[in-house]
Amino acid sequence: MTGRKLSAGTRLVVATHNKGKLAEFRDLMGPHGIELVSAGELGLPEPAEIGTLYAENAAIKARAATAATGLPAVADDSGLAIDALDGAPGLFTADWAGNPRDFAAAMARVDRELALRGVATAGARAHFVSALSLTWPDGEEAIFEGRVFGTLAWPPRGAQGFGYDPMFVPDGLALTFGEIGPEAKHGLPPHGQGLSHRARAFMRLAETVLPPLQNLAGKA
Ligand SMILES: O=P(O)(O)OP(=O)(O)OP(=O)(O)OC[C@H]1O[C@@H](n2cnc3c(O)ncnc32)[C@H](O)[C@@H]1O
Ligand SMILES: [Mg+2]
Repeated sequence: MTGRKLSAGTRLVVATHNKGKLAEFRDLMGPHGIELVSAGELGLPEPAEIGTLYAENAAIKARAATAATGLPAVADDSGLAIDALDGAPGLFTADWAGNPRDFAAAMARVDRELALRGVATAGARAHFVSALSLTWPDGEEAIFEGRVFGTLAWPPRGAQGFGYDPMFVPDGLALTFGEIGPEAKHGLPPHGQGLSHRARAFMRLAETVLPPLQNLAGKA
């Protein structure tokens, strides 16, 4: 890393078409004074996610947004890895929801695949991974990763969050990501603990490339 930072007031493209992720990015970035615009809002095409690592797919999405707009971009590539399924769905977590996306069906497939292996879904070990790629118009790039470990719940519980949130219980809690709400899922210190995979990756990104929060209050 070069120590380069995004400055307050910078326009940053969030290279996602996922509204749940976008809402989390707005919560996470908002306090830093970065102006966010999403790839979905700009009508940018979705690039093919052909990488073999989360970090590669995140970079593919961020690079495409920077190339199309001339602006710095951030993208998330994420997934749910289930130990008893040898890490599946992993990079294919979105694909398991089909097209158009149906996460009730995706979660039912997780339950079916575990049953085929004689494993109870409730209590099965799993973790979420998030890779965040940040790209600058001159080609500089940075990658940040975060993960959260936990167990699966069955049947799914809770209507908050998105994707597979209703079937994931982070270690240390008894509630699913669908039940705990945004502040508990990805709120940052001092109010939250940066629990989710995306919040953890974001904390690394913030330390490295965002301006310190106190500078925004006019104290610096
Ligand atoms: O590629 P973009 O446009 O960002 O949006 P996407 O939904 O296709 O996102 P991914 O390719 O990164 O696929 C990640 C999948 O993992 C799921 N996922 C990722 N983070 C999650 C979270 O915090 N809670 C629940 N599900 C999550 C999500 O719903 C997707 O199905
Ligand atoms: Mg995707």
